[in-house]
Amino acid sequence: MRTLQQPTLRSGARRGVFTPCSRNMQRILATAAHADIRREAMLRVPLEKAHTFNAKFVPFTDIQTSNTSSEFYSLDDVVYRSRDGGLLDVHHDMKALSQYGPEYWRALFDARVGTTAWPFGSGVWSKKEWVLPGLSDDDIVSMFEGNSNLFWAERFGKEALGMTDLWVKQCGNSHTGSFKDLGMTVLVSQVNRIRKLKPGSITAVGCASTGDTSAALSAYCAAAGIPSIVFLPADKISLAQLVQPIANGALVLSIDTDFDGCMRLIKQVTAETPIYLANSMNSLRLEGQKTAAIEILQQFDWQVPDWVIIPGGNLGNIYAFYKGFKMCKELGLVDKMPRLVCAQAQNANPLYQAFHKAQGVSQIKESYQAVKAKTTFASAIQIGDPVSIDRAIMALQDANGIVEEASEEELMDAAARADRTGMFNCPHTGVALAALLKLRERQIIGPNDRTVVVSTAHGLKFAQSKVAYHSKSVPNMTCQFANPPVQVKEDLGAVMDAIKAKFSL
Ligand SMILES: Cc1ncc(COP(=O)(O)O)c(C=O)c1O
Ligand SMILES: N[C@@H](CCOP(=O)(O)O)C(=O)O
Repeated sequence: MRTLQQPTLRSGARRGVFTPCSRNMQRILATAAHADIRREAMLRVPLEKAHTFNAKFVPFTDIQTSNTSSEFYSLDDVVYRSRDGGLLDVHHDMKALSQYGPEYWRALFDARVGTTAWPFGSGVWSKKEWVLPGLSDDDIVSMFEGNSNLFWAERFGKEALGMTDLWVKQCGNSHTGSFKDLGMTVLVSQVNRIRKLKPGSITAVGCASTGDTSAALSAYCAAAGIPSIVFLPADKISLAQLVQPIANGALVLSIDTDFDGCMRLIKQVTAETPIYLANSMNSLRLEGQKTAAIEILQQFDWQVPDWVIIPGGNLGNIYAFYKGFKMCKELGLVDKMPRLVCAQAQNANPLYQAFHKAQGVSQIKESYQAVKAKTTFASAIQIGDPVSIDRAIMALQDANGIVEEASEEELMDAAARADRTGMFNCPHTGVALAALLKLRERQIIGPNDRTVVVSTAHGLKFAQSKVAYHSKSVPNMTCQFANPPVQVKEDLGAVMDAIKAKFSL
């Protein structure tokens, strides 16, 4: 049987220096890779059956009800809502994709891992046919995002949870330090295309943000030379997050409200101006984010984990993961879905409240109500009126899902405890880890269940809260895993005393 060939030529390698491939070389390699894919496809699919892959916006209600209404939009249209005001979804021609068979897709995706060929070295664009198949490679704005490591949490699993098969998907190990890069490469690439196709149609790209979306938006726009605008809730995001869009040259509006207030404003502004909406209400973002789920399957050699735990705020990501897993199942790459857990901070928990009230996911929609989110260390998920609530409900209902919550102390303790086993978690990952601790305690998750916790941001973005925890300066919190630095004079005796005290020498 023929195997897919991976291009091996890397520019600079022959000269003995390390340089990334030039754009030109990357294009040559990409063309070679494309040619391979086309040749392979021809071998496998009778010509008369061959389809062109394509994708379009359809009303999300069509996805929910498996109906096909006549309403659809080109991805080149500037549109965020369906005629009845509902959400949209990017719909792929699944029939065309299914012509190629699961082995073809598995081999193709696997062959692209680690390549420098433009744009397939990106974990997102390595799945281009499933993301934005109609986009020209020249329009792609990518930092070779994705392909994040899956950390085997061996010590934390064993010591804290009695688990053998616990993994943390490190989506925060990324260009701007969060999973948002996965979605933003797709959205900004599509904007890049639209601006070329229809000059003057998009002046700038804007978002409301709790810090990570704005960082990703401003970086990708800066790389493409596209102006960006970010609406931030004043004094509610970390310093590291605030400085990112400032450094990348975005127009930064620090607004005296919370995230939900910023979201209301950006919706109005993008409805009335040629400013394009970059929040996950825009379903283009979710096409990129869903590739993290496909990557998890790939990293397990296409074995499906039992559980995937995802921190939830605006609730786009839980649906994105669901969609990634679902596409793999529908196209036969795997034979089942993992169970999904959405983990919320107790101080911003509208979905958890509905789940608790409805005692499960089946009646969750009827019990749902937006809330006023309170301050939480998990500041990026301090959201009370999530835009993607309908998407999240569908994902949880179809994936036999669960919603769990974590108090401030629980999330900070869980993050700190896991840090002691080699991680460096953001508070949102702490929410997911705390949810796991509770689900293990109640024996809902078993000791040998293969479980993936999705780490959504890099801990370094949240150094301030870690410093507060480790210096035990958080009011009403014991900070049981704090490890404060020991102040010592420049004196050998004092240094020896500190070491002896620690190691009982
Ligand atoms: C670090 C981090 N974790 C989790 C989330 C939650 O993702 P979503 O809003 O898609 O639910 C966000 C953003 O909302 C985030 O920035
Ligand atoms: N945590 C997000 C909140 C906005 O979510 P989005 O996915 O809708 O952009 C952020 O970092 O801003």
